[in-house]
Amino acid sequence: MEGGVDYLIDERKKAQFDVEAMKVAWAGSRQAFELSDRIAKLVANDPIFEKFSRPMLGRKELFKNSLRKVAHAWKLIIDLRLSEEEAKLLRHYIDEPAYTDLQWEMFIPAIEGQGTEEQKRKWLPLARKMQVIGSYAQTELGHGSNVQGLETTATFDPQTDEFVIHSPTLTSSKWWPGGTAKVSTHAIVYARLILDGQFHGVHGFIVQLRNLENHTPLPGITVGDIGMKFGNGAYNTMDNGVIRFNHVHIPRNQMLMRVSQVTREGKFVQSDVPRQLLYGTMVYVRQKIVADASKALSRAVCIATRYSAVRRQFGSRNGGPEIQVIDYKTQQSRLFPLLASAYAFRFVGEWLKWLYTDVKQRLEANDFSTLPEAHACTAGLKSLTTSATADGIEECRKLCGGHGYLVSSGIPELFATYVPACTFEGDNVVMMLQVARFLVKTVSELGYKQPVGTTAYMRRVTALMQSNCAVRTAEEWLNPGVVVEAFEARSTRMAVACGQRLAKFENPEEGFAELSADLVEASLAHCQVIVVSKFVEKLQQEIPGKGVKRLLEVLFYVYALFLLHKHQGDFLATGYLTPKQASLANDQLRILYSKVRPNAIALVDSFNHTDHLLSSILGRYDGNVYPKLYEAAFNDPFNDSDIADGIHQYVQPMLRQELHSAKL
Ligand SMILES: CCCCCCCC/C=C\CCCCCCCCCC(=O)SCCNC(=O)CCNC(=O)[C@H](O)C(C)(C)COP(=O)(O)OP(=O)(O)OC[C@H]1O[C@@H](n2cnc3c(N)ncnc32)[C@H](O)[C@@H]1OP(=O)(O)O
Ligand SMILES: Cc1cc2nc3c(=O)[nH]c(=O)nc-3n(C[C@H](O)[C@H](O)[C@H](O)COP(=O)(O)OP(=O)(O)OC[C@H]3O[C@@H](n4cnc5c(N)ncnc54)[C@H](O)[C@@H]3O)c2cc1C
Repeated sequence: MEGGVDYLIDERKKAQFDVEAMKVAWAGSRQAFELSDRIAKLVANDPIFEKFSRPMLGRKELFKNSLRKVAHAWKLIIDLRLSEEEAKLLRHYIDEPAYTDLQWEMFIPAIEGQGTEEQKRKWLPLARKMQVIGSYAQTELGHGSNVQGLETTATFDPQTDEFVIHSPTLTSSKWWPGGTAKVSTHAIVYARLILDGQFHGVHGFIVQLRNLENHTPLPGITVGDIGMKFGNGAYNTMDNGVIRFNHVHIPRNQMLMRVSQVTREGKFVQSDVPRQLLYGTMVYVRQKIVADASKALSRAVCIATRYSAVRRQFGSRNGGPEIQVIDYKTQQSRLFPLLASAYAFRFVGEWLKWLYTDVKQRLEANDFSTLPEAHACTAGLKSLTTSATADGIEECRKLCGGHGYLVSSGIPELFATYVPACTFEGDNVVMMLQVARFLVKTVSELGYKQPVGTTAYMRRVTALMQSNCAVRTAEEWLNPGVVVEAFEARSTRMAVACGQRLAKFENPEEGFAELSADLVEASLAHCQVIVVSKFVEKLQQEIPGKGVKRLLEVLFYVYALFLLHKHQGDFLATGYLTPKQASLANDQLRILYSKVRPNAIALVDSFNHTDHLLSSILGRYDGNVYPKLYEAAFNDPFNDSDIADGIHQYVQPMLRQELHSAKL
């Protein structure tokens, strides 16, 4: 058999649910589906957005090509009068990190969240029309996670009514801001505010970096690219920059002043707005990153699933075909939990978007009560989903065997582009430690304050600590209440145990540092409660389409019981489960895999990914893998000639034993 076309045709016939309806369930609504389908096709059919050749380009060519794509996209946005939502989808489907990510996802949101009404009136129209291009310059060479440790200074000069932005040390050089090295005209620079010699915390300042006429850096500003990053194409389309400021003057009204103000006289005024709002842009982007995780994981899973149905190894009987690798139980036990995770992350991402929208409305009305929970949820779910997605993409590479390592599989570039999400916008461990602070506080207040929101389950602390799981058969695991209760009990017990151990330390900060590894595990357990519960809530809604809800239920159990199996040490150590019950959960998992199996291809088709987005020969919709792999190999510019450059110079002299006289 040359290709896998027939295999995928057969696989699609096996589906036990309405794929078109599942596409709508995945997209969130029919309208969302139609919108993203239209934009995906617009990108896929436009040759300027071609991306197969990306990994072969040198850095300068790669970058220039990326600038061309952005300019073309902007032209489309104007010519086709695309809405902001459509424009965001366009960026998603172009699938190339670029300075516009920072413009739209950080620069503009930072001004929206931290600027005064006057600042918003001035800067937002300019930014939305791309008349200024902004980036987000927070991280420095010496500090990223520790925002309060930033060293750049913004000193008020009452003589001129200006701030003087300065980089006093090498380590204070801004380092990493995307879009900054070559493109952005402005940046939100985070710096230590100094008034009359006194430090007043870290704040954001709008600083012009380049001349708007000729694009040269302004006096006092040294700016450049920080160098090649992991992977060839991948994140190297982005110009992550280094900036040094040498006493750069900016007007006083370019400090973002919603949270605190500096008066003409140089007095510091702290408003009622909590200082944490300075971190608001990060809450927004973390929520976006969670929504993006399901997109990235679903791409890798789609490739690995289609290829697993095409690929055959071993087991031929009487000259018949060999076994499709997707039929190996080991392949299923690695692949199907990732398939289920993609759906789980999709639904928790939907919920988090709702939570963020609610918090944003409250913040606009000066209600800050839900900010701590929003921070803990976005930080924790950002950490959980990006870690699982990065690991999942790498697992998908292995699931594709040797061919997964080829750039033409689409997986290496996806991995290289995705993996910094575990670090940027908050290192994943540092983020889990933020959840831990929130949990420790919640647990310490249990006696007199009712936990709310995502920790509301801890109201039942006594029951969750005392009663144990009642499951007696594998079948009894197929009950959402039973599953959720198991996760809640494990999380509560881990959090309470941490709280009890912390209480033994005289100095709480010392205790927190000493127990931090356990606290991270307890935080992960709590975040898993959120994902599992939000999946159940999704299932409680009306989900139209033949067999759609039933398949989503199967995926829910796969996701939850796989986690239970993976973390069974926690479930057993906390005493909620017996080894027998954990083993029954695993038995049920095997049964569930056989329910997923006939639907696997249809479930990944439901992501509605175009071949352009996947950019993968192994994941082609038509399954025509082998002929296309063969064709791509001979289309590689390296195969232009049978005799590669350097063969005559370096190989032939060796073959002829003439190296002594060769010119090397
Ligand atoms: C195409 C790429 C493919 C990848 C996929 C991604 C695509 C995503 C889709 C769209 C988005 C595109 C975006 C563009 C790409 C992103 C590029 C990345 C940009 C960056 O990385 S910007 C830099 C980000 N930097 C960080 O995240 C730094 C992390 N550090 C911190 O957040 C904080 O410093 C800290 C939380 C670790 C500690 O802060 P500190 O001041 O020391 O505070 P504490 O004393 O610990 O806490 C004080 C108090 O405040 C609370 N708090 C902390 N943070 C927040 C917050 N954000 N909101 C609300 N409250 C907060 C904290 O809990 C404490 O509360 P308490 O006193 O305990 O009650
Ligand atoms: C591709 C990419 C794009 C980026 N874009 C931008 C941008 O546009 N703008 C911008 O400002 N920044 C940007 N960044 C920077 C990014 O936000 C930081 O790298 C990130 O916040 C992590 O901070 P760090 O580098 O200081 O890591 P560090 O904090 O130095 O982390 C190093 C190690 O120390 C551990 N660690 C640190 N603190 C603690 C602690 N308290 N307890 C336990 N362990 C700890 C971490 O877990 C990690 O293992 C980008 C980074 C990348 C990779």
